[in-house]
Amino acid sequence: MSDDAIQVSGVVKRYGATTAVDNVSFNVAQGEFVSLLGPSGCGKTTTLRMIAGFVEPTAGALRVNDRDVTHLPPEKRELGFVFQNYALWPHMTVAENVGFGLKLRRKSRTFIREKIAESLSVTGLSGYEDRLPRQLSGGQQQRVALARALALEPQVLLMDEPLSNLDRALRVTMRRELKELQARMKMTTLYVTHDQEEALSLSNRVVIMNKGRVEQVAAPYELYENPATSFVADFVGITNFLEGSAVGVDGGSMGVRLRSGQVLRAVAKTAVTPGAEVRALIRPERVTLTTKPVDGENVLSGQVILSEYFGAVLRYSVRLDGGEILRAEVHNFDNFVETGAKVWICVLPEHLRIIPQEGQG
Ligand SMILES: Nc1ncnc2c1ncn2[C@@H]1O[C@H](COP(=O)(O)OP(=O)(O)OP(=O)(O)O)[C@@H](O)[C@H]1O
Repeated sequence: MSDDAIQVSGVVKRYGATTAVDNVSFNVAQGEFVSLLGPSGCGKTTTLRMIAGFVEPTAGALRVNDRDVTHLPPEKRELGFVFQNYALWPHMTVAENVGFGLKLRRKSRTFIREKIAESLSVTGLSGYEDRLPRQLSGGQQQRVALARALALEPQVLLMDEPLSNLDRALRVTMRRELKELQARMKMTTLYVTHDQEEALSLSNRVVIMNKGRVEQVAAPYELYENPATSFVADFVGITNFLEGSAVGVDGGSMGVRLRSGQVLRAVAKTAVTPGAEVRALIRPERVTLTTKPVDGENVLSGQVILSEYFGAVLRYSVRLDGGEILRAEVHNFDNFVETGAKVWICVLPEHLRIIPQEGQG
C-alpha cells in the first residue's frame, strides 16, 4: 500500500530508433503539486501522455492511487486533463462545455447543473454560463478548460503547458489563481512546463528532465541551491561555472583549484575524489563585489568588462585574473561600478558548490 497518487516506475517509450522517454521513475504524493520541467523534446509530454493513457509505454509500470493503470484506457484511470490548446467545443456554451463530460457519464440533470455551478464558481466564471468560447478572453477560455476538468472531480489532475498560450501578464495572474485553487482543493497535480519560473513558483517538487531521463527530483529550493548536475544548475537560474580540480582542504572540507592555481573553499554535496575534474558553481547573486582591494579566503580579482544598470539590480560581467568570465548581480545599495574598473569578488564557501564534471565522480 502506498500513499502516492501517482507512481511512475522505469517507464520507457521508444518510437523506432528514438527513445523519447528513457527509464523514468518518480512519484507524486496525495495533494502534491509536481512539475515536469525540461527543454523542448526532453520527453515531458510523452511521460504525461503515458500516465494519461494516450500513449502506450514500451516498458515500465504506472500506478494511480495504488492501482496498476499501465494497460487501462484513459477513461478508466480517473484522471483529469487540461492541455495547452484548451480544446473547447466552439459551438457549445461555457456551461455545455463544462457539463459535457458529466452528460457522457449519464449523470442526472440536477447533478450536472450543480456541478457546473460549482466548477464555474471555483474558477471565477459564474455569470459566463451562456457565453460561447469565442466571446471569452484567452484567460477565461483557459479557466473553462480547468472548470471542465474539475467538474469530473478527478482524483488527479494532469496539465500540459496550460498557460503557454496566454500573454505574460495573464500567465502570471493565472499561475497565482491556479496555485491558490490547487492548494484549496488539495488536488494532486502533475504539470508539464518548459518555463522554470512557472515550475519553481507552483510546485512542491520538480522533476527535471533532459534527453528522456530524469536529472533530479527535488523541491524548488533544493534544485536551485543544490543542483545535482551541471545540467540542472544551468537550466534552473543563471550560474557561473569555474572549472578546476578538486582538492581536500583542512578539516576534511573540499576546495577547488582553479586553472590559475588559486584554491577556493567550497561545499560538495556529493562525494568528490581529490584530483577529479570538477566545476565550481557560483550563483551571480551570491557574490559581493567591491572596488576596494580585499585580502583573504575565497576572494577573486578581475576587471569589469560589462556593467549593466537595471534599477533595482546591477549586473556585471567580470573577467577574472585567471581568464574566466564571472557574472555578478548585486542589489542597488552600492555605487555603480563602471566598465573597466578593477574589482574584488568574495564568495562564501557555503555559496560555492562543487559538481563533478559530467561522466565523472
Ligand atoms: N509520435 C511520435 N513519434 C515519433 N517521435 C515522437 C513522437 N512523439 C514524440 N516523439 C519524440 O520524442 C521526444 C520527446 O517528445 P516530447 O513531446 O515528449 O517532448 P517534450 O519535452 O514534451 O517537448 P516540448 O516541450 O517541445 O513539447 C522528441 O524527440 C520527439 O520528437
